[in-house]
Amino acid sequence: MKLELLDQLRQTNPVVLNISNFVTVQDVANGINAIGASPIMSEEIAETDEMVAISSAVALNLGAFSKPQVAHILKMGQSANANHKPLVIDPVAVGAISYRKQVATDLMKQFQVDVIRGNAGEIAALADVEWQAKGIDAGSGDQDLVEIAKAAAVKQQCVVILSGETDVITDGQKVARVHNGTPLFQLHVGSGDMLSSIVAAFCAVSDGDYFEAAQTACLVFAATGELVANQLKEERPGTFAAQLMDELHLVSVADIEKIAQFD
Ligand SMILES: Nc1ncnc2c1ncn2[C@@H]1O[C@H](COP(=O)(O)OP(=O)(O)OP(=O)(O)O)[C@@H](O)[C@H]1O
Ligand SMILES: Cc1ncsc1CCO
Ligand SMILES: [Mg+2]
Repeated sequence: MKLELLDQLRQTNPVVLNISNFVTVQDVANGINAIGASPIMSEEIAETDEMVAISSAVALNLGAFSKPQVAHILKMGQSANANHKPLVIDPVAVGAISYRKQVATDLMKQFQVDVIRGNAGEIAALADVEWQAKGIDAGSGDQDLVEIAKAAAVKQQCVVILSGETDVITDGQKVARVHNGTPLFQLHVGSGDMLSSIVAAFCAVSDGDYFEAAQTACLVFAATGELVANQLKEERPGTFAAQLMDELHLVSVADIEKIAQFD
């Protein structure tokens, strides 16, 4: 865990390039901005190389793509590799829709991702583990989450984040777990998308240690949500979302250290 990365991120203000989904794009842009990085979104394949060149990390969200967008995602992943920019992918709903799993796995044969961030249903699908995913949600299953995450990391040769009540972060060998968080995240669609792009922002200042960047991003995001939840008397998804944005901007390393729970 390297919480100093949060201060480095704010000092550097790295540009994070995203292909987002149309559902959560605004949250993702503001989440990146609030924590101290600089978001830019793209929908035009012709600008890909120039976009990647000015960026310090790339996040590809597979939340709602059309065929032309798959070509764009492919080009951006390949350009990120060619330009040595860290590459994060969020394989939304690959556990529920077989077409999506096919597209995601085909894409990952054609570029090398550095970090995959998904919930249990998504990571289990990529690991070919039996699981009942439910739409964009994690769903249910009884296999061990650490083993699922490790299997996906070995398969794709990258760092995997399996997020949920406990976030599991692994490179296939080393494993870290973040126990912070709040169930309120599940009441705000796009919490996961925000996390994936914030992971990219931490990768941008990580000097190539994406396992450490992924752990730190998970701790910062989950602990920030927990700090907000601690201030709310009842479940208020709208208030939570607004205050999460505030707290991503205000939270300090010291605030996080006070409540951090990881191993
Ligand atoms: N039950 C829970 N308790 C605590 N924290 C949680 C819980 N569920 C999710 N989180 C936290 O919510 C954040 C988003 O992760 P989640 O696994 O919900 O993503 P997701 O399913 O892809 O979400 P989305 O559908 O919004 O994209 C992470 O920081 C995770 O730690
Ligand atoms: C609800 C939804 N549908 C496709 S993407 C998305 C947002 C969560 O990623
Ligand atoms: Mg998601």
